[in-house]
Amino acid sequence: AVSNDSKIWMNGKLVAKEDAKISVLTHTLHYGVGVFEGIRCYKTENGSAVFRLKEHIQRLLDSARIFMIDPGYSIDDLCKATVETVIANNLEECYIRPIIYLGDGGLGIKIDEKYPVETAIAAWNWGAYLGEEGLAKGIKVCTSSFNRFHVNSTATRSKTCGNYVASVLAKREAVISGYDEALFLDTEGYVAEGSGENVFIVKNGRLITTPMTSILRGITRDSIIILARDLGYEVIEQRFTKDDFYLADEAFFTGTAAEVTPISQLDGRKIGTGARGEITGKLQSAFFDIVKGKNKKYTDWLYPVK
Ligand SMILES: Cc1[nH+]cc(COP(=O)(O)O)c(CN[C@@H](CCC(=O)O)C(=O)O)c1O
Repeated sequence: AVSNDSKIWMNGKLVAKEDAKISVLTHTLHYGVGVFEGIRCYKTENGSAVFRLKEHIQRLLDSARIFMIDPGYSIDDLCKATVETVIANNLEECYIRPIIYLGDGGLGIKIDEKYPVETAIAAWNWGAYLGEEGLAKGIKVCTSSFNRFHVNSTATRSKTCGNYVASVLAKREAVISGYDEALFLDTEGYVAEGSGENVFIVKNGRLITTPMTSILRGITRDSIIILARDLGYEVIEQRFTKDDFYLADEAFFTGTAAEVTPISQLDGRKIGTGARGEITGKLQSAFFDIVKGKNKKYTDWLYPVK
């Protein structure tokens, strides 16, 4: 959680956490029209670096643009603000949460151009999202009774606050039933993604992942596709079903928070041997080498904190 002595960047100023308060009349609190990012900063041999910061800030601004919200900051402004926030909190490694939201300027479903657009950035230590054991041994997943949205049900390419109501419902349903994570199918029944992650399966040495249908265009998903192909694996973006998943040799989630988390079971079926798969293990350690600056080939993915 965010420590009490944390500094939060708000509209250009770093404020103490106890002063980072908003009105109960904040439009986004009522209607969920706000956009956010999840970004990670890692310790490397040459100091701390934020993983694919520009791509994340670009997606944040794209998410805002979909809702015709302009925060009035450029990519560079927000990259600098992110670095400032990490430094102000003396965090060598951390999870970073920028959010752009509509403030207290009026309520109602019709968004008025006059509504104040606010931007805030928080940073805190967030370890293994699905647990260290999950990273090592894999997690148990269930197919959710909720669908990932149809592309016309909401803005599926935007990381929109309100979209996460469905993720919270799915995750709660999974955890109450004794699972670690939920898997969304899309409205046609094909595998979409996790409540907060993209998903890959491995079959006969080949990686398969959901194409850009109704899922979030994950930056970790993109990184793993590039990395896997660089390592000589075939990666195809092709829709697949939950019983394809049951028959997979391996499976894993990707996400900024989840990193590369193996999936050991889906709906009670062991995936492969029920342990972290061999290719999953290779990709996971290659990913961690990259974010920690040990693989010079991917240096341009690391945005230095200085
Ligand atoms: C629905 C969804 N799909 C895919 C991803 C992976 O995207 P990327 O991080 O760019 O590889 C995330 C990130 N989920 C964020 C929020 C997690 C949370 O609990 O909050 C995250 O991983 O930071 C999603 O929320």
